[in-house]
Amino acid sequence: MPLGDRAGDKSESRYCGVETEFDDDVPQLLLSNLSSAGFDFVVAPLMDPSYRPSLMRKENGGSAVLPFAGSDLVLSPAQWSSHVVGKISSWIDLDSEDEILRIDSETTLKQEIAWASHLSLQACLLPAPKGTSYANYARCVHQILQGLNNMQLWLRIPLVKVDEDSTDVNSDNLVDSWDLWNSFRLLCEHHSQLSTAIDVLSTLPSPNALGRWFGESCFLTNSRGYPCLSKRHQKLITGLFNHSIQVVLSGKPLHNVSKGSADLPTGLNKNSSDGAQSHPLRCYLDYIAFLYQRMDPLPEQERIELGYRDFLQAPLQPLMDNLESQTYETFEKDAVKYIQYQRAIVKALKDRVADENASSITTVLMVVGAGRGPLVRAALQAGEETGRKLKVYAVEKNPNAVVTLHSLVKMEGWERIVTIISCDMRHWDASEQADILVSELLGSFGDNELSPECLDGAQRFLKQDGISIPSSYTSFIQPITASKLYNDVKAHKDVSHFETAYVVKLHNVARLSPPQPVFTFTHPNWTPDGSNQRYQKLAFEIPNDTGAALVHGFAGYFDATLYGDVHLGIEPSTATPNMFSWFAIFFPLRTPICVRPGSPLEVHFWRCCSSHKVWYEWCVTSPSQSPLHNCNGRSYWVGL
Ligand SMILES: C[S@@+](CC[C@H](N)C(=O)[O-])C[C@H]1O[C@@H](n2cnc3c(N)ncnc32)[C@H](O)[C@@H]1O
Repeated sequence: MPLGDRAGDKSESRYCGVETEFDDDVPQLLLSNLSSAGFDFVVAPLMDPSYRPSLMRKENGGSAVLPFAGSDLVLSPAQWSSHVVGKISSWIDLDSEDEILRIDSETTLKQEIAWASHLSLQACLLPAPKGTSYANYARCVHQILQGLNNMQLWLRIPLVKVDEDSTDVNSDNLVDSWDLWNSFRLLCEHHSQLSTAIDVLSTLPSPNALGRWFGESCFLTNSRGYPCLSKRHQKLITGLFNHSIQVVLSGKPLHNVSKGSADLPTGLNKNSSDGAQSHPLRCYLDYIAFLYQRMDPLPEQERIELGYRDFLQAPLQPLMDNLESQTYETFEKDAVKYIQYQRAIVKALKDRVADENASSITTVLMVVGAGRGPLVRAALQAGEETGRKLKVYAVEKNPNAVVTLHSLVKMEGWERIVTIISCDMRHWDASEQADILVSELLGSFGDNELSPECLDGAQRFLKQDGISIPSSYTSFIQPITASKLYNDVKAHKDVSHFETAYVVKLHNVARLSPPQPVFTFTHPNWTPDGSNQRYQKLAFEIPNDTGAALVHGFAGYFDATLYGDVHLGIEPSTATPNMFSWFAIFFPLRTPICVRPGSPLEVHFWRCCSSHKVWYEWCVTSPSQSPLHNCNGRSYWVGL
């Protein structure tokens, strides 16, 4: 029974599990934990914990076929796969000095995983590595992953962080949990079926250290649940709910809460039916359900965009390709974008024509890249708002959009004010010069849809003192941990996908350091031979309390100054609220780079141009060296 209804949330985090002891009566185990107690699944050992292959072999006179588990027939396949997560025996220690234990562990791990696959379980929980050495454990898991069906493996990791400057004498024995997870998955080559189950303990690492986990696909185990968690724990749990994690409660109850958990507001019990309190962890489940239900519903726009979260898309190429009708329709729904443009045009018109000249001077305004006409409408509304007279040209190179433009102009009765030019702005031979040039040729990374090249071509017909809206735009990047994106790129099994930029609604990512500006373009640009090639070297610092972090690539954004103080953009610290026309861009790295506080991440970005294409190249030179990505635009480029 899910934790509750939260408008718009269809993620896995609605389901809550419970860790149980071994019970060879599995139907009874489900009955006592699911139906009557309200959990959605159990994390249960699949084998008797006293089982040891070496002992069985002795008892069986060396027989290889061992009765290590009960029958699969006790549950239906659907029950096995929906309600049981296999808990791999916690005694296994694949890096033990004791050879018998080590070999027993390896055999058991393989047998249990094979059995869980046979049962079609969705996942198995692997015990945390025992010490600081886990190479053999990782090697076996890696081996298993090579032949695994769809089952996921969740490596249990206790959530601890060792401070870099810790003076704790015992800290030598402690391993930072994120470091442990990171090196284990590196050994397993970032396999997409290996993720982590974090054991949340009573003390928590710093917020920055915790932030690193948001870039993982993770699963949460709460080993010491309290009916009321600290504010930081609550924030962590709700933050993780937002990243589709699942909670599993485990451990012994520490509270003797009578029926109807006292700390909860009335009506928030997950299941108020009789017998609900019979489960010893019931009050903790109610508390988790309370935290879940208390979260704000997803805003309407977030709900629409759920399907796009962490989904890689090829960036648009509006210059080389002709956009489709539905793409224009999506643009046109973004009222905020056009409100910003209208505000900018209003300011420009007022600066251009003084109030006393409003009725005598006509401003020539050209919308270049007019699409189906929303900026033409914004311009005419700005004219009306300011009482300024306008003559408008709508220049568009997509003949299909021009058809719509014509019918719009006719329908609105704009024929005397608006002239439609079906032409590439770089080649139009204009009969007069513009006072104001309005365009929206911006990509998620600002210049990546070739606004600089198009506007350089168009400024021939802008008066020397004319205004360009936008007047400038800047791209930004920041390093991110993004396991899912990295794995999705890797799944293509070629270099070219690692040398391509993707448009993506970033969700399960950890942003490791604030974004920094990369390239700026200003319009009009009257400098002779003003080149649009750019090079930028940046150094990012990882905050001290984050600990080590893995960089899978860079998130890219833009901010544009339309006119004066009117701006529009997606750089997170200044992003235009409620504007949804642009997702971020993602530049992957072929090999993830581990960065530690105190050693900056040095990154280089180039914007390169030739006669027929523009492309980016990028690399990292510190703390370690990456290859140069996308040399000569061999994998990804934008056509001129
Ligand atoms: C991002 S869309 C914006 C469309 C419209 N202004 C809007 O806001 O819905 C960019 C438009 O510019 C057009 N475009 C791109 N490069 C152009 C060029 N060189 N000359 C004329 N139109 C161009 C594209 O066909 C597309 O319709």
